[in-house]
Amino acid sequence: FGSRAMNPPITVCVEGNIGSGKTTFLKHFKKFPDVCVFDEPISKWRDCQGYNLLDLMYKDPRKWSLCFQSYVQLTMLDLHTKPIVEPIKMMERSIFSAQYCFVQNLRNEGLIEDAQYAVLSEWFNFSTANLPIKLDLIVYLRTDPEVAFNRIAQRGRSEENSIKMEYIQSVHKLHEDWLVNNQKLLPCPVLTIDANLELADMAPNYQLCEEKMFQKQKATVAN
Ligand SMILES: Cc1cc2cn([C@H]3C[C@H](O)[C@@H](CO)O3)c(=O)nc2[nH]1
Repeated sequence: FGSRAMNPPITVCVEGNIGSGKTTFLKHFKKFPDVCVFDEPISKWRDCQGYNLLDLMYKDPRKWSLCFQSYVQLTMLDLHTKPIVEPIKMMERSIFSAQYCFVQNLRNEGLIEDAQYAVLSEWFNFSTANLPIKLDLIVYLRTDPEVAFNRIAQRGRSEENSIKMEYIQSVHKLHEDWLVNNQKLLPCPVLTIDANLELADMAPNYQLCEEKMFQKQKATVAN
């Protein structure tokens, strides 16, 4: 079995703004047999017992943000706690970016009430204190808001066609406050990658992440 199933996996979360290239970045790592990649469960957010919560949220954020973010929290906890046999778990985003970037932004914009923010925060505090959630590395795909915004337009996800540049700038700033300015708890080291680069120029960044990830994994096996 070697390193498989003998140690708890190391967990690597890929973080970044909407349109920063997370899904594309993660696709590169699906070829490694020792890596289990969990994309963002957006299909669940688009079909929760038949309801497209993502669309409802973008259409009427004041009414649907609490509902949407509490389901995001549940689906992220499911992935954080899901056992795997591979020694490395890679996730797209985390319960941390849910709380520190998206829920925080909704509160800042007055799209959720303080009491609703309090309830989401209580779930976050309980979950991070009582559930087996440990991150070993955050890979931050850092982009300029303009780059991210243009990619969202190119991708053309129907629910996202109402997104304004101001929203992308606010979410960017919250990622920077958390991952660069360390204004919120950092659960693990952060590897910041310049994700403004075009896909063709990303190879060295893939290399960097591979080295860091497999190095960390070897370190845990050695202990
Ligand atoms: C953890 C987390 C991911 C996430 C994504 N989203 C939105 C941003 C994108 O439009 C879409 C897919 O990431 O969902 C959100 O509003 N709140 C979130 N919280």
